[in-house]
Amino acid sequence: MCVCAHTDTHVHIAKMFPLGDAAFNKEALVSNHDLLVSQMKEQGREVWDGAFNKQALVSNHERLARKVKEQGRKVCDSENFAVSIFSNDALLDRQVPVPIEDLDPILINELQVDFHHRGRVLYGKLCSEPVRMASVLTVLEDETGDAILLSVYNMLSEGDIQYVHLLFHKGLNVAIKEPFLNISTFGSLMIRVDNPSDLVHNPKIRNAGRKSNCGSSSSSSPPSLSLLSSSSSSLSLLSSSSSPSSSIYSFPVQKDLLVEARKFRNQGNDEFKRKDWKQAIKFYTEAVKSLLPSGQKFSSHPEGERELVLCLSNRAESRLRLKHYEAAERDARIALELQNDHAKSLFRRGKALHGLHQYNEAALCFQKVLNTDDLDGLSQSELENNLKASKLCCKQIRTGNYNLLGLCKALEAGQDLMCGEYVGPVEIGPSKDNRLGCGLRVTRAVNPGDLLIASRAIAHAKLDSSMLRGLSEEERNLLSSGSKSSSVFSTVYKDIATQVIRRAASSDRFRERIYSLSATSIGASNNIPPMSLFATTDLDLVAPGNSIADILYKEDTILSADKEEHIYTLITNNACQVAGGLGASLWLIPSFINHSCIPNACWMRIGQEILFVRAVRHLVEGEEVTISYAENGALPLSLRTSYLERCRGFKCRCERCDFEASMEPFMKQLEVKALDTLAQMDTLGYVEKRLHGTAREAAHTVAIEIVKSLEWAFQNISSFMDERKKHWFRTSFAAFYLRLIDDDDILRETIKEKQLLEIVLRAVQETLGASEDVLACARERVCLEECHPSSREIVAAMYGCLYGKQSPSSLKKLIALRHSILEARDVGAME
Ligand SMILES: C[S@@+](CC[C@H](N)C(=O)[O-])C[C@H]1O[C@@H](n2cnc3c(N)ncnc32)[C@H](O)[C@@H]1O
Repeated sequence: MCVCAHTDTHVHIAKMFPLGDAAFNKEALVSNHDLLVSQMKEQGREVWDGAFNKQALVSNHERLARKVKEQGRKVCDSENFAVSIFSNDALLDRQVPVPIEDLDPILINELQVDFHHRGRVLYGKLCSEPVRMASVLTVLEDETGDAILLSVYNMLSEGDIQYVHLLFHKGLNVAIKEPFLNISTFGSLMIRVDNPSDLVHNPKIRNAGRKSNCGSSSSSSPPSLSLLSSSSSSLSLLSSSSSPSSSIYSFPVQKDLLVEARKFRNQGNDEFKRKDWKQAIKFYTEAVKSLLPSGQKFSSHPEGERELVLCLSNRAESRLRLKHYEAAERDARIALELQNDHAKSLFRRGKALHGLHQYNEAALCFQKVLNTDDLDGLSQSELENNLKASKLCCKQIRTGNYNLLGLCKALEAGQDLMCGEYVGPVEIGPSKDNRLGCGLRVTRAVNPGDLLIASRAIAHAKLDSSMLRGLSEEERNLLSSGSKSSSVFSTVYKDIATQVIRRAASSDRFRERIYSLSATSIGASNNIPPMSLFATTDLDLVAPGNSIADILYKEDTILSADKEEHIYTLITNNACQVAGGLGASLWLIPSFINHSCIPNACWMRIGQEILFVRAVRHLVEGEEVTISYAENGALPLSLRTSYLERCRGFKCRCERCDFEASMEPFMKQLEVKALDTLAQMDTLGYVEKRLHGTAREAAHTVAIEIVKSLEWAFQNISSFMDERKKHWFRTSFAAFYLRLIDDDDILRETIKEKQLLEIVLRAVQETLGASEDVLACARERVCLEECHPSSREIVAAMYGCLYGKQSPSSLKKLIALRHSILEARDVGAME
């Protein structure tokens, strides 16, 4: 039966349940219902259409909640609650053993009255606070924005009753297995759940992982994460109108258990002081467990709640130290549900939210602590700094404007880098090269220099310099070549894997995100993770199972050896080598960008954590974003190939590589010649710039020789190439040119005559868009007066792509600072 044709059902049901025959609070229920009816009439709509009107349902539901509260009545005590008069034993016994993944999604407006929708599942979000009556009553919204009353019966466990507000908090994502649509006693449509285990909290978003079949956005897909966002719940926690929680959350605890809990908490505190955060978490978890042993009843103890707040709050701090932001936020959030003005929990929740890129909510937390009289020992200036940082990040992600010079200076000074996570007009989709699996594409047209992403690494590691001592010659060579197979370097990946595995164990949400990365050496998977999987508003929800105990002493998931191995593989596939090849960092969304030797975007890294991706060309809507993984893309095929194979484990198949491969062995000869020349010049001491007299002249002769050879080659073979290919060809030797022309008067003359610098720079611009490394080499030359103005224009355009819009004075300072940072990186790599 379709909802639009409910008039008959209405009459039928009205006979069964005369309007106003409300079981618990006739007055409140009737007046709510009357209001709904009059609202619908005012809107000139059929009453039954209005049954799905979210606004009307929520406001009615809230009125009901207020009325119940005003009357000051305890809605139901645990006995009545457990033995609901509506309980339907036959339904209660009915289990839905089918895993949720095997059920077909259904929407509210597809439900039929008095019908069990076997094989179906309804995904949605709770959009009102629950009211405890004979059942738990709340309002559910589906992905289309339709809403409906939801009534959950038979919440049998003591803990569940006490924590109804946690289990059914506004914003919670739920799925209802095999939903049953019913008419309530006051005549409204409602979904009736008799077996609480049919209501799945925080369901896994289908199609999110790489292993599932995903990519479809058909109406049968579950709701997007934006719909399921729990930001409203986070705000409700902070609103000053939230009622003192003790009446709802006071829970029973025995005195001796309280003593035991304190003992565990103190042990946790000792481990915390020793900076063993992992061990501290274990003790705090033990403390929580002793306060809430499952399945037993205890007499009430007022200090129990306070103790639980401290344990959870301390556990949140330990998790913050490990950067397990999801789990830290979850702990602090539950602590705040218990005591909404607990300063340390607010502070910790703020820090966790900041780590989860929810800067606005983080700022609200810090502000709320600052507004209180008692800071509970927290430092005012630390709070103010945190507030400032969150506000700054809010501004950055709203405007896309970042003070790059300030960030680079902070890096130099070893300070924290205040940089908000920005996701611009991009989404994950299938790569245009179907061999590569996923790629990132733009959702609208963009211009050169437009910011696409500003991202913080989720994990990074670097080789300890002590490890470099005593290495064999062979290992040193492997390491300096950035090889993935270097056993020393593999410690960097292992370090990253340890960080990622621990965080993945502590959070279901983070685990899903990590598993969405590709672990295959060539992206064979066609599964495309939705961008909503990375929505920052989506918090780890507090109800992974059906029992409140699960929520409160949820222990980290133990990942199997296979899963750990899988994570290690995907790290080696996605982490970028940084810090002069001695370290690596893993970013999330940027991991979906494929490599190209003719990229249309570039990245600029600040330290090991911050990454900016900007367009280097005009991109049309839907165009795939590519970058050059190679630090220096201005090298010939064989050097690029060996870098990508060694450091990233794949062979590039872009057009430029194919073209150069077709030019073998000619290209190879030139390359060998160029490399030999550089080696000769190195022997002569040319590169160190310490040549004088005849030695200097000899070096010049060699340098001029190779420049001449290259030029001869271009003239003789480029006639059959189109313009693009000519640029690619010259770019492959640009690094040689730039080294040769650096600081050499005679070469300068040769080059000036031919305006070779401009030609080389133009080729690089056409091929790579922009390259910081190439610009660093050309910088000195370009600054010289005699440099052709068009060379300077090319350089300025490239800097515009790399750094976005900058004022002339900050650009000048930024270039100088970046140059010294890059030099230090190279020196660091050589040491
Ligand atoms: C960071 S991921 C890029 C996203 C990946 N395609 C996916 O499906 O998630 C890097 C992996 O993509 C593949 N890849 C990226 N660019 C490539 C290219 N130009 N040629 C061949 N493989 C490439 C390689 O397997 C590489 O290890």
